[in-house]
Amino acid sequence: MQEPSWKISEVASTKNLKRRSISAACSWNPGCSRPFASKISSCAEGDRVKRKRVSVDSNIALGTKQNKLMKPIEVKTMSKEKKDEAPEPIVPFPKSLSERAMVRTGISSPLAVKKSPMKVTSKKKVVTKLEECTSHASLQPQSCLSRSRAEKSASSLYHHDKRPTKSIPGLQAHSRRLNACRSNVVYYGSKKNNVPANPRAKVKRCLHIFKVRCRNLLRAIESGKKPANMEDNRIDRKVASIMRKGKETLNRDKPVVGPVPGIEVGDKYRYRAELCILGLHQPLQAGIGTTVRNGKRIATSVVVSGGYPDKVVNKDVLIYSGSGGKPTGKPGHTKPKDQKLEGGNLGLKNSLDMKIPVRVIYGWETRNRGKAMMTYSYDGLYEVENYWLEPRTYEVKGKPMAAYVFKFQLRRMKGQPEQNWCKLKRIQMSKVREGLCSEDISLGKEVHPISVVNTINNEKVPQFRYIPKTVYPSWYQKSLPKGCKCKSQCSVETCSCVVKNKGKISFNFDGAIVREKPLIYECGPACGCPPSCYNRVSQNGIKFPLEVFKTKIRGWGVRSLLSIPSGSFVCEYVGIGRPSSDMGVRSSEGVKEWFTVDAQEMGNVGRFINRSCSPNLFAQHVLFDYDDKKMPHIMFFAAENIPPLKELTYQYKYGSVHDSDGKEKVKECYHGTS
Ligand SMILES: C[S@@+](CC[C@H](N)C(=O)[O-])C[C@H]1O[C@@H](n2cnc3c(N)ncnc32)[C@H](O)[C@@H]1O
Repeated sequence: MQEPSWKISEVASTKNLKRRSISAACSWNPGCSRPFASKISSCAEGDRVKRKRVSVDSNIALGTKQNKLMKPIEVKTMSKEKKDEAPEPIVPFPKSLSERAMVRTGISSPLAVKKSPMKVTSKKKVVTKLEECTSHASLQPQSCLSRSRAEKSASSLYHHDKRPTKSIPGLQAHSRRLNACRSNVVYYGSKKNNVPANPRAKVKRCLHIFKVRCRNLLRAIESGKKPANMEDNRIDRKVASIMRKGKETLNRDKPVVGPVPGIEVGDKYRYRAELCILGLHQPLQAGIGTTVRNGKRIATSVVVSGGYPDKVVNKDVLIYSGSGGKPTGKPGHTKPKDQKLEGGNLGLKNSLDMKIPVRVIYGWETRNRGKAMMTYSYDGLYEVENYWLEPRTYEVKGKPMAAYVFKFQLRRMKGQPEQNWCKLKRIQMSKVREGLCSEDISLGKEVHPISVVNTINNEKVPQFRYIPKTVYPSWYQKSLPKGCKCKSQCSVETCSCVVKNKGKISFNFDGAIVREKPLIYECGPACGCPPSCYNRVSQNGIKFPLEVFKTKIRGWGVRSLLSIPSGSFVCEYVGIGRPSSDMGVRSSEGVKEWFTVDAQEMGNVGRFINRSCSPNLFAQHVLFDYDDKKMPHIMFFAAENIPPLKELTYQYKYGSVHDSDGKEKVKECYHGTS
């Protein structure tokens, strides 16, 4: 296996490398699957140090206090837990935020679907008599259709399970510990006011605040404390307005023209309000975002979400309809009006004249168990190439009525990353998958095949034995947990597993984690509840079509061929469960023995997941089939909505390691580019 592309810049002296440094080594590289020998050779000093670094480096330590990311189950934590084990008052099982928000806020798709697609015949100004106009507008952008189709087909390609995996923004991120995990973004600049200097980290932080505030507001409303000044139940909009007032939004004062720092092509969002708080698209409702430059109104962004008959000609060309003129049905506005060259329309025209790029965001409707939900995806920068007037027919009280509308032709600018949906389409269309090394590295051991792809070089995936579950030494006696006696779905009122979880079920009805905890007890084989119980999630295995792929600079990595909604279970970190003493790691702080998961010789797809300072996964300890806090399962969950083909990463927590001069050591980490 190749040497790592980064190295520890200095090796601490034996004297200075105390317990902290062991954990730091561990946390830097918990899942490394490099052979021991290569690690030993990479260590410069002290045999003892080498052994420690090597052994811990190679594995995820389950019981080390220092390995904070893994939320170790150490003695202190355990004893605390025991004290806390007296059940808290049982609270009603909450639905997911999104679900409740959907019900309460009435967020439904603005996409009214009409099937006949509009034909754009001319790019020049069209001067057609109104009565000649017969074109019927399509309200569903074709791109949206092809996009969702591409994803669906990818899903069918990989026999994607139909189990719902709806995104749950706003819930799973909110426990204190998860906050800690997520806020582990690297502070490249000043840590003043806790504001990260890295633009990507700023974006993540802003979205995180949004989610936390949504949840808090929802709680307040549920307990009858709806803010007096809140007229409707649009929690997302209310939170966006609170954040604007509290100056917690990004790029609000000076709207950004061109790329928004920290936002990448393919980023996905659930709410328009999220686009607004990030400054990706400022208006909450209007399709065209504008600002003023040199005294002229220019367009900064457009949202294509079906409100107007826009048309996607191909992956680079979009015909965008101007705004206004629609009959609203309100007094004085019952008939369609000709659009005027003002507001957003004027902005787009001026952007053409001034050659100013416009951000394009696509929104499309997806359905989950019959419920409508929107997904927005940033598609990149476009240039306005042309505009013209065109008649459009509206149906008013059953009668066709026509008015002129503006059409703007936008072309995607060159030099931007290819959109993921296009890549997916290409993958799906091609008979032979480019760079395919293995169709299923799990050799049928996982429900969904795990392909291996290398389009970078000729390297093959390293030799290891694929195991879907962690194996433990033969002498190790697993103790079965006491199961609940529920006959149907577990409920907070009656289930003894819920009591173990301190009165709360950590998952929502869609199988997304809503509460990160030091340890989650799922119902297990000893429980009376059915396999469909909401408290059985990560034990059901991988649900997404994962793929191992060769990255440019981080060796092999893992990605999904489908979007992963925030909070979804992704995979377990599997390997050989070894007592830490076997690994040359001494117990500390009264811990007699704990287990580490060694994925070097045997493991699953989890062994290929790389680290990032801005991860999109987090690790959660889970117990269900045995009752030993020293060796919980390490389960990865999505910390955010993850677009297809985006590399999956988690944070190998880097504790503070100091050199002999007491200076904190810094290690290079490559992320951002695959
Ligand atoms: C758990 S393995 C991940 C799979 C690994 N990339 C491979 O090719 O097998 C951890 C190793 O990947 C590499 N790695 C992981 N994240 C990295 C990052 N952000 N930058 C550079 N190297 C990284 C390091 O060599 C590390 O020891």
